[in-house]
Amino acid sequence: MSNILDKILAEKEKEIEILKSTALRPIGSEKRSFHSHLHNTVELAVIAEFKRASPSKGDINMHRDPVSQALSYAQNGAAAVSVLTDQSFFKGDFKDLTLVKEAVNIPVLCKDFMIDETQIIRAEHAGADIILLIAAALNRKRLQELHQFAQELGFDVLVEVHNQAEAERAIDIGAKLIGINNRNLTTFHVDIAKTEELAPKIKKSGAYVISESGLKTSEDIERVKNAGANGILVGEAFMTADGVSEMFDRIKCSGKEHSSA
Ligand SMILES: O=C(O)c1ccccc1NCC(=O)[C@H](O)[C@H](O)COP(=O)(O)O
Repeated sequence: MSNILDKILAEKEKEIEILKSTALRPIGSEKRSFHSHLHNTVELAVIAEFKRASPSKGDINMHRDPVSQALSYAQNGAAAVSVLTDQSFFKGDFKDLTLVKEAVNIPVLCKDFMIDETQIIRAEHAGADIILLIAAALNRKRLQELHQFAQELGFDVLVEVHNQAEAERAIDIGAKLIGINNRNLTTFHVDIAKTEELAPKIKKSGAYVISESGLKTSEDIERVKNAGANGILVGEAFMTADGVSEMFDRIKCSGKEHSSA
């Protein structure tokens, strides 16, 4: 039986067929740099996500407006906003990303499942500054090709990994921004120990580490900070909170300052 990632990727193949028929061309737009934010701070960088629904949780919050949510993220000190653009599994939309980009002045991450150059071009047209490449969805050659393609367009590229082999592949292709997903995409089990396991090797390579998924409490944040994370990616905890400031306070107050990459 195929896992959720296989199902999502099968859907993406269909989207790509349609996208290819539109023959979108790169526009070479100026991008906002998340990498330089990381370079210039010792604070834990927060990528705050707009996430209506997910395969693991079903509907998370169908009532939030993407622009108000993103403005609230930016006002509370987020370093970047992530917008889920996949419709079939996350109830996201590229229109959300464009609206968010126009509303805030921080970098915007297109959170999707990219396996083809056309998707990167579409993300550029929508206004994305950062794209995500999931190592589990790509062989080494395609990971390298898409990474290079996106970098040449001026994107920051967050390469997501979940095990040692994927982390080595990300390091090997020269990824400078590596996300450790604490969520197993097959079982949906979340374990923050993933960040503790993989961060030391990634840090040694000189890449910045972003801990992704399942982060809710001050203890969670303290653990990933202590593991060396330079940033965190948080969706559900922000989308289900009455207001986002409490979570930002938790992040600011947790533990000691992390070490830079
Ligand atoms: O969230 C899921 O259920 C999911 C399932 C399959 C593939 C990806 C999935 N999530 C994408 C993400 O990476 C998260 O949205 C992101 O890390 C934020 O996680 P959280 O703070 O736990 O909402």
